[in-house]
Amino acid sequence: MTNTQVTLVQIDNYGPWTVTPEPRREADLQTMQSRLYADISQFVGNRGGYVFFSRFDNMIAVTNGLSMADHELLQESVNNRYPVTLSLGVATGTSPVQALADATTLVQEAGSAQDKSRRECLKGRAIETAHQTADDVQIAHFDVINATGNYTDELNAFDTFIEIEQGYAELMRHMRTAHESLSFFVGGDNIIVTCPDLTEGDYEDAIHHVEDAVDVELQVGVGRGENAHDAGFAAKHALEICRADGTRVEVDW
Ligand SMILES: Nc1nc2c(ncn2[C@@H]2O[C@H](COP(=O)(O)OP(=O)(O)OP(=O)(O)O)[C@@H](O)[C@H]2O)c(=O)[nH]1
Repeated sequence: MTNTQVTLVQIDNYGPWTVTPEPRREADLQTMQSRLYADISQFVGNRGGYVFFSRFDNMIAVTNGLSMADHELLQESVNNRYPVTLSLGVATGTSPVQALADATTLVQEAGSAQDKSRRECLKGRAIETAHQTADDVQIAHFDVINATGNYTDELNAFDTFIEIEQGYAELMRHMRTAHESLSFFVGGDNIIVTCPDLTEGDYEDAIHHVEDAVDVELQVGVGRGENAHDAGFAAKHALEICRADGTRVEVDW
């Protein structure tokens, strides 16, 4: 059974900072946000986790394998190198949506995202090493079938972007409401989803739902593992089987 550890990463008091003492240059904010994301991705990724940029001021991570001490080190390291600090909430559950909801509540209870006195709060609990199992994390890696031939090489770049985003929006809503799963656009035509224990049929339904709603054709590889990297890597290999064999859903178990 899955036991997903989710971390909410929230930049402290970021809104006011972006306009103090006057609005900061947008390109500088974009540069800082993307460097911060890159650094967090490297830190979390080196320990087997995944982090998704989501809104940049709020990032969502699958952190199975990271201890609370690891989280504390991330906060310290960011504080030493960036003009902003991070608050972190950590929670675990069979449902990724519920785990994220719990992690969010922990941060919200510590204070508002725009509270000057809430800095570097670290709340919650990590899974103890002894309790980790090989099916704690289930990751689905979706991609648009032949995005290059159907969109990238055919439409202008913005119309391609609209098509891909439509597919993403429909999938993320369906996976959130029907399957307690969190979906994230990761670039190109790829969407990575952290899921509870779903069946092959659930993934088939999701693909058909998106196709019926917005006419975007998806394929998906699914993997399990002790952490996000292991599950996600198995999912990528499963997706390669879809690409080679023309199947729509491949699960790695
Ligand atoms: N983040 C991420 N992006 C990927 C990955 N694989 C492909 N992409 C992105 O997706 C884009 C399209 O590549 P593909 O998905 O291989 O191409 P396609 O035309 O859809 O072909 P098929 O997937 O074989 O149907 C690439 O330009 C990348 O931006 C991946 O594993 N992770």
